[in-house]
Formats: sequence, structure tokens, C-alpha cells
Amino acid sequence: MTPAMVGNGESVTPGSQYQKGVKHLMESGLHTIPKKYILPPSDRPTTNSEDSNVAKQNLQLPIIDYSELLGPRRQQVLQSLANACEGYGFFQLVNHGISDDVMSSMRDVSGKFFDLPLEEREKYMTTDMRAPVRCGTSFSQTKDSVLCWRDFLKLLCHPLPDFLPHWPDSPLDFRKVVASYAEKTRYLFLVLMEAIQESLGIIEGKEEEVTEEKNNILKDLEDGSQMMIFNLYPPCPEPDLTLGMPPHSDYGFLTLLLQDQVEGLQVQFQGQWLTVQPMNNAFVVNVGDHLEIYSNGKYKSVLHRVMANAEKNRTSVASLHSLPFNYTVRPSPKLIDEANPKRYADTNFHTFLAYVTSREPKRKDFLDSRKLTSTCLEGEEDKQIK
Ligand SMILES: O=C(O)CCC(=O)C(=O)O
Ligand SMILES: [Fe+2]
Repeated sequence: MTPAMVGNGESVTPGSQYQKGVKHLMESGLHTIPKKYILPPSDRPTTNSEDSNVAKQNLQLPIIDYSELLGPRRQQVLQSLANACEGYGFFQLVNHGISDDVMSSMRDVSGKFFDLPLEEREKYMTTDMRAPVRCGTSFSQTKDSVLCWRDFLKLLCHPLPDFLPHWPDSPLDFRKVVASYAEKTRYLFLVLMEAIQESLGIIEGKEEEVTEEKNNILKDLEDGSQMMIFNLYPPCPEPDLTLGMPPHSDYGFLTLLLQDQVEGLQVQFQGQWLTVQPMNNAFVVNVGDHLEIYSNGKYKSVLHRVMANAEKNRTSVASLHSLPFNYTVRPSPKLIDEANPKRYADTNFHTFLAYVTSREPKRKDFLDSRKLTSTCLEGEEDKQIK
């Protein structure tokens, strides 16, 4: 995910009439969308493929059964996990052990937060990317030349005691519900990362001797960053002219997404935009840029976007996980040899910030900027960053 940015871009700078977000805009009673939200025809949702109907086709994502991952079928599930991460960059995670109650409480508090009066939400509006709590709108708020139909709340979550006191204390049960959900999703992430490393052949099965690499990366991920992103896509009077979120890939290793029953998420699959069918209480999990780098390109951080719709509010909550912010992400040495040279330059949060604050982020351009060409030598990596 490319978070909102610090900077002097002209899009939603403080004082702009759009700064208060699309929910606020809609409450003023619009019947058409302001010019600032209208995409050029080539970027509009229904004209992105030759056949406009294609955009409405559904995509059946691979399903990973978490409970089976922990049982005697682990090896088969690891193979399915590898296929999903290579072929789709996405899967649905079912039987994950987080109760329906917890999932629905999370959807509830998220809806209630966006229902708070603007004066309450406004307290958290900032463009400081390092703020522990950030309310905002669009995608890269200060850089987007065309705005998108989305409001958000972003919370840093780990270590919890550092951040919890900064979180909104309204609605009443917000902190309690989100803290419990954050810890549970974090645990799932760590179990998934262990399985993913096993599926990549980086670590051996559970019974085997613990390797050096297992110690390092899993330990680092345990101390890692977690950001919770609450998304609100209010009904849009002209959904064919804009998007809830533009095509992008996610920052981090994995994103665990909780969506409601309203369709909207689309994934790029074999050159087409396909809609992910909501599955009750499942997580949509996707590979982020850092896992693509760590796997040296084997697992794919895939473009996705969100459609706006005319009738319904849509909400989603994305939990993004990675290494601690000051750590470097690099391809695993276990996946590099003469036949598989290193394909990505080392990267960290600073590199990312420097990149995204200098331009309007588009599609997967940050990840692309980290790719090494076959002739690029280690020592030349820095040239690519600047
Ligand atoms: O709302 C969604 O379904 C997707 C959200 C998303 O892609 C993100 O927050 O990075
Ligand atoms: Fe995303």
C-alpha cells in the first residue's frame, strides 16, 4: 500500500475543499461528481479492457484452509499456497480461527467510526506519514492529480502499547475491538509467513532443526510493523467516471483484508480486471511488494483496485505487515544462485518514502524501481534509487 504523503502537492493540500473527504462531500447533496474526481477515459473502470463486460467478471481466488495448514495435509496446503502466491498473488483464507463475532465487531466499529461527525474525525486528519493515526481521503492525498472516491483511517499497531493511547477513543469500544483484532491478525500473519517460507524452501518443516534463517527472519517479523487501514467508499453518483482506489500494489509482506458483502475489489489476472467475490468472514490475503522482493520475484505483488458503486456504502479493513520500518528488505540469500541472480535492490522505508514523496505514485512503479536488470551490479544499486 502506498500511504498518503507529506509534501506540497496540489491535490488535497490543507485548506482544499476536498480535504474533508468524500463522505463529507456527499453529505452536501451531490448528484454529479466534481471534475477533480473524473478519470481520463483510458483510466476509467469500464473502458480498461476491450470488452467492457470483462470488468464485471468474477474471479474465484484460490482458497487456503488455515486449519488444514496446521494438520496432516500441511504439505498439500503448502503447495496450494505456493501456487496461489505465484499464479494470483492473492488467496482467500478460511477456517482461520478468528471468530465471526470478532470479525463482525470489527466491521461494526469501522462503520461507526466513519459515522462520527466530521469534527470528531477531523482531529486525526494529517498528511504526516509517520503519524500513528491518520485520517484522510483519496489514495496519495497530496499527490493525486485525480482524486479517488475513498476516505480512510490508518493506525499503527505494533508495538501496541506505543500506539494504543493515540488511537481514537470513540466509538466507545473502538480501542478494545481493534486491539484484539490487531493481535489476532498479527498472529495469523506470523503463522502464514512461516508457511510461506517453508513453501519457498527457505526453511524446513516444523520437526526439523531450526535453521539460522528461520531464527532471523521470523524474529524480525515478530518485531515488525503493522498498519491497519480502514477504508470507506461512500455511494458515488457517477461510479463509471472514477475509482474507489486506483491500481496499486501493497507495501509490506502480506495484507490481510476484511471486506463487507459489497463487491468492489478487483484484481488484475491475466491482463484483465476481475472482481473478487466477497466470502463471508474469510480474509482476502495478498502478497505485498516486500514478499515479492524477499522471494526474489517468485511470489507476485499483484495490481488491484477498487470500483466505486452508486447504491451502497462499502467498507474494508486492511492489515499490512512487514519488517520494522528501519530494517532492510532484500531477496533471501537462499533463493539466489548462479541460475537465479538477485533481481531486486535492497530497500527500506526510507527508500520508499523518498520515492513516493517525489512523485505521484502509479501502479507498481515503486516495486519496478527496485528491479535490477541482469547487467546491473550490486555496487550500482544506489543509482537506481535516486
Ligand atoms: O477495499 C479493498 O477491498 C481493498 C483495499 C486495498 O487495496 C488497500 O487498502 O490497500
Ligand atoms: Fe491494496
